[in-house]
Amino acid sequence: MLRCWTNALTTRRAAIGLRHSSSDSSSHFHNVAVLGGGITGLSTAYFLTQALPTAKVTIYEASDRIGGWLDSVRVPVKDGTVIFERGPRTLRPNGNGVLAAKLLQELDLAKDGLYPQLSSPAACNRFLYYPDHIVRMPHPSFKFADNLWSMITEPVFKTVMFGGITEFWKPPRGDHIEDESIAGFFSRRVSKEMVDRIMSGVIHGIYAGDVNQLSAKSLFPTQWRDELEAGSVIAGLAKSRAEGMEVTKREASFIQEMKSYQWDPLLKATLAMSTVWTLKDGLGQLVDRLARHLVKNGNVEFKTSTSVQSIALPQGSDRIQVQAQGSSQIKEYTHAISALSPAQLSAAHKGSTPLIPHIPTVTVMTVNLYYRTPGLHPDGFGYLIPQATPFENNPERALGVVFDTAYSPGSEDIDQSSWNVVDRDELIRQRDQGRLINVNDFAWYNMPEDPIRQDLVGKRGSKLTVMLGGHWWSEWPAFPDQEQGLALAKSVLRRHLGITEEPEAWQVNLQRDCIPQYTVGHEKRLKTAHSNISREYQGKLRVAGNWMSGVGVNDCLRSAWDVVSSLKVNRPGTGLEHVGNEEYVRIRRARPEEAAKE
Ligand SMILES: C=Cc1c2[nH]c(c1C)Cc1[nH]c(c(CCC(=O)O)c1C)Cc1[nH]c(c(C)c1CCC(=O)O)Cc1[nH]c(c(C)c1C=C)C2
Repeated sequence: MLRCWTNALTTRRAAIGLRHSSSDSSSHFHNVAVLGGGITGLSTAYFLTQALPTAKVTIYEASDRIGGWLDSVRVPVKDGTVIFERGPRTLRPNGNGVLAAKLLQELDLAKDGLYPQLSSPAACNRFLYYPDHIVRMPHPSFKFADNLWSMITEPVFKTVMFGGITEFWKPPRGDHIEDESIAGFFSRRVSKEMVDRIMSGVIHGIYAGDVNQLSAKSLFPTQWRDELEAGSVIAGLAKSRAEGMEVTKREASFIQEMKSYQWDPLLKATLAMSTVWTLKDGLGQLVDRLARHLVKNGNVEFKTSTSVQSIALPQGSDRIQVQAQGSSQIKEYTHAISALSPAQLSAAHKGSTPLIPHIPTVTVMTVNLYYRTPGLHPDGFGYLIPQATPFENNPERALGVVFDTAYSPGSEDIDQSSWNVVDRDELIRQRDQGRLINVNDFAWYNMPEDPIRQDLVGKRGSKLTVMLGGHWWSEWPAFPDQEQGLALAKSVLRRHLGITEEPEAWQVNLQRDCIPQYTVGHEKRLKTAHSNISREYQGKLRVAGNWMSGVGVNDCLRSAWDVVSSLKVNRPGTGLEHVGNEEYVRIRRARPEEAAKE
């Protein structure tokens, strides 16, 4: 969808008078090259146009489509169409998610949003597959007795209660330890069984990575600090409950800045009670709208199908040079912001030593499947497969399965007979007062118009995504092809969920090197990257993306926001200047209901 659209860019660009020629930096203080047209690059350009409205921005994207792995496709099925997501499918509204919410509001997308509620099965029912069956994770909304029974009887929870309670008395690590794997840290603090059976599954669902290699210091910074400063993770947790959460000063001022933003009260109320959100045409709609918005801005130029061959800051010059692959022309910019991967950026920097130390990545295969029969999976978000699940129960090396049906409404959800409030006038009155419209498991922002859906079919079947690979496939000599990928996914679903039906529609996507791995020593590597970039580029090159402070879409938006904020005030930096250098303060966080009222 996006590819077709970007092909039309050239025509549109001509129509609205965007220039292709070399930039005249003298008339603009800021003439910025944004390297990479994924969500990080696009949001960087967007925030730049807001922070520095006269800046000229050029986006370089190697591919003929923009958006990176945020990629939604509408596929035909027998009685309509359904959305398949190749990459991320939902976003959380909390934390860095506030920036995506800002985009929702400013790009007029809120009315196209789907908002599963905190009370919905998608929020409450999360599962693990261990050792040979699906187990529902305990949740505060379930009966205490049910949670307790599951904790006592399910092998997946063996040692969790005892390990958790005794964590308080376990001695803290020696302060000479600079970093440790997640497995090492939590095995010491809680138990090895908990790591192998639970934590490794959760880590699969976020990083598709190996708990034995990923860094506790980088990925669990609060717990890492609490162990030394409060004596245990539990003591740290208790202290933050009593005295407020410890956050970096940078974070505290970001929260303050976001609080003072003029929020649409209805959107705020809706998001405060939502677990995640997505859009009616999938998350690809966000990049599509962002790109369309940028195209309309006369100061933004897109260079698609244009990969960056080299970047350089010649001695004595205050202009950074960018040369595109296959072009003899060198373009000059006041600044460049790289949204490329560390490997791509290091390749473009033609120095004798790598600009950024090697940061490993993993490749994930996502297989989307749509079945005619409804209810083929349990009601809930999906399940994760931990490393301890015996090989014979997961020879395909799947990481988990997402139940896509759960987070977007089907025809039964828009059927008014199942709503808790059916008086339309009352709903409109509530909406006009900026109140949340919550009639079942979903909130409807777009009332009084008809509720919206992703899947436009008469009666919806079952939609799932099987996630395969990640660190498991790092040692494999070759990745499976489409046919093999489909066979692997079907085999997982047959064994785990008993699905034998043939899918009505499917799609196999190999996302190469999509998730950077923050392995032990990651912080040190980022510090090296910071000193190399600042030495070689004197503040003219800055970096953003999923390899520095979180791998999610929300984290990409945040790194884009941070890099633009520092450029706006002309603070020297690289985008990595804060790494290992933070000061902390305690703040009290509002609960969701309070936040909605605030
Ligand atoms: C599509 C593959 C991805 C895997 N991890 C990520 C992606 C994009 C990044 C990611 N996933 C989650 C988070 C936590 C924060 C959040 O936004 O919720 C991050 C940073 C959680 C998550 N995991 C899965 C889903 C559907 C979500 C919600 C966000 C999203 O849509 O990605 C399922 C899942 N993701 C991956 C695997 C292996 C997996 C398995 C069921 C890898």
